[in-house]
Amino acid sequence: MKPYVYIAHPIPEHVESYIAEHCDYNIWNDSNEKIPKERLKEELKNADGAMLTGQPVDEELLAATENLKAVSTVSVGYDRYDIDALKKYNVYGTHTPYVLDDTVADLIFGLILSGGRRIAELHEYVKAGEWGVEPDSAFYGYDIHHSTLGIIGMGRIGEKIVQRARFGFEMDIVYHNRSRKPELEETFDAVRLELNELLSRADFVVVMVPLTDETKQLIGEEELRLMKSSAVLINGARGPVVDENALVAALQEKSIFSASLDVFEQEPLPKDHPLLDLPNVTLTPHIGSATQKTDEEMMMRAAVNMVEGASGQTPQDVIKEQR
Ligand SMILES: NC(=O)c1ccc[n+]([C@@H]2O[C@H](COP(=O)([O-])OP(=O)(O)OC[C@H]3O[C@@H](n4cnc5c(N)ncnc54)[C@H](O)[C@@H]3O)[C@@H](O)[C@H]2O)c1
Ligand SMILES: O=C(O)[C@H](O)CO
Repeated sequence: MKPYVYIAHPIPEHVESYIAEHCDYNIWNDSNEKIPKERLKEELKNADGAMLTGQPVDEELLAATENLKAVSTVSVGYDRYDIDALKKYNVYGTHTPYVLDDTVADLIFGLILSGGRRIAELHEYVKAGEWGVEPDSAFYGYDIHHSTLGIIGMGRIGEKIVQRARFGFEMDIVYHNRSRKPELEETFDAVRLELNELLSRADFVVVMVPLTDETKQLIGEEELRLMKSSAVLINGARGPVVDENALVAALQEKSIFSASLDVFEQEPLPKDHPLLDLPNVTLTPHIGSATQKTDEEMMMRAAVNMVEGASGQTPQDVIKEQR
């Protein structure tokens, strides 16, 4: 008998065909509405595996399952998993590392460029028909090349950003990470610093840590105050890693030059959010991995993880806390 799995969001046809070869399955096919939690609990009651993304996997959900062996998210970040609950119910949590690294690093570079050279701000200016006879200095930004890039969270994606920064833009690299990375230091002439020192030295500060109890609000009022008034903050990680109120205040006071954000405390960003009134921001709707090619690779990788787990194997991308 094939294992039974439930997929809580639409998936591409070829991914569905792969799942159909190995499992009996059902899918929530409505791309405009998330599956309600009560319905999800019912659907997972007899499932051996599940693919669900952007929804909490917590004690309440897991307690409602009888056979579940693996949950699979189509994302590398897995902050929606209650890891203690996964362990308690003997359910593997999986994610999709590696396949999105270059795509996310590309976007982060776009955010760096936009933040330094005011691309989003001046795009709005031109589109509003305001381009007149102002002096060149009205459009000055800051150079990216030969400046200092600080990465907070030097993991898989951080390394791809550094590659672009060092070899493309000849930037100096400083980083803050749990562990030292001697090979990376050698390859990219990178220097590991304490967080506060990185914040005061870097021209561009990229936040790329996972969201955990430890990293929640890692960048708050005090940390922002350490940054140069010419510095740009780029958050490509998760919204709650940065204290958004403190960031808005810093941008209003111009104690930092600008911020480029792909992630927010609340997504979608509320229509009355104060960030929307600021000129010195570049805002994107959580699109780090959003190319069709990468999205499909992530979907496939997540499907393989789910099928492996539902079939009683150890999935290839079990989260590190369960390895
Ligand atoms: N914007 C997007 O669309 C998008 C896309 C992909 C990933 N992300 C986010 O980026 C995160 C990083 O992805 P990754 O694949 O590079 O992960 P990774 O695990 O390879 O790297 C994270 C790094 O952060 C370090 N770290 C963790 N906690 C730390 C702390 N308290 N202080 C200092 N360093 C710490 C780890 O040691 C690791 O080196 C994901 O967890 C996800 O939340 C966002
Ligand atoms: O973590 C990830 O993979 C991205 O943020 C998409 O959710």
